Amino acid sequence: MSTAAPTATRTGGPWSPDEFTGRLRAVPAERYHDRHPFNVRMHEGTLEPGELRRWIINRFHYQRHIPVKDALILAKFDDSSLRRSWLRRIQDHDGLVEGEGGIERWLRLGEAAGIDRARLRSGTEVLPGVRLAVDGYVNFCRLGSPLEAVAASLTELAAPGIMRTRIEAFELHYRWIAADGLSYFRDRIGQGGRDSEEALALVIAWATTRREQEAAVAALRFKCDVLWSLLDAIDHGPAGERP
Ligand SMILES: O=C(O)c1cc(C(=O)O)c2c(n1)C(=O)C(=O)c1cc(C(=O)O)[nH]c1-2
Repeated sequence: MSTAAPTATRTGGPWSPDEFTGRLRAVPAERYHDRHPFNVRMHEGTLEPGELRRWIINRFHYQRHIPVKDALILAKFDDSSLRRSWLRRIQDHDGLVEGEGGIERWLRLGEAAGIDRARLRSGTEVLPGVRLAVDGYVNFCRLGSPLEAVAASLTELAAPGIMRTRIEAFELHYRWIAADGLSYFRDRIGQGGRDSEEALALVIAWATTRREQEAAVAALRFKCDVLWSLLDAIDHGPAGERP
């Protein structure tokens, strides 16, 4: 983040807001985890029930760490209105009261798929590669600049689209999962769209030099790698078991 006037760097002057926006949007367009072979199989409807349960269990590890990384980002902001708007993300996941919020809805997704909440909460089946990918994302936001941490969340520019496809795929191919288990995905369409547009506006306002713009693009590429590694680990499965 810089309040200084744009300065030419070794790599050139800053991109225009339109060009910068285009470069940011191009990252998930090219590297988002919707292209990962495991996600492709999920949406084609060819995952075995055990594979889908493995995904739900391991993605829960990601879900429960999202409000933790958002709290780390929140702590970097020195502005009340910014903190207030970012706080909403934590509330979306944790709810305002017990029994609400995205984490609760993910627990219900687990139950709809035959995984009881104690099993999901225990975390005992979380794969090592998933732990590393999630740690990588949380630590990136802990240690990075506010600009990098907010830019990393911009994978969500692509999230509403993947949620819509996923709902259709689950309704068509995985009817053994009760329909009300899909409420997490339904709620995320609006939340992800709103969050990503808000984050995009912040990143465009804060990154005023080419160096900062490139750091934002790099943060977004890193986040795509996090999501990709997570699916690599899930696809590979537990030691000794190949899907
Ligand atoms: O299922 C998905 O494909 C998907 C992707 C992403 C994403 O792009 O990071 C998020 C989510 N879901 C999600 O549910 C969520 O709450 C979320 C928060 C964030 C973030 O980086 O702050 N990404 C995502």
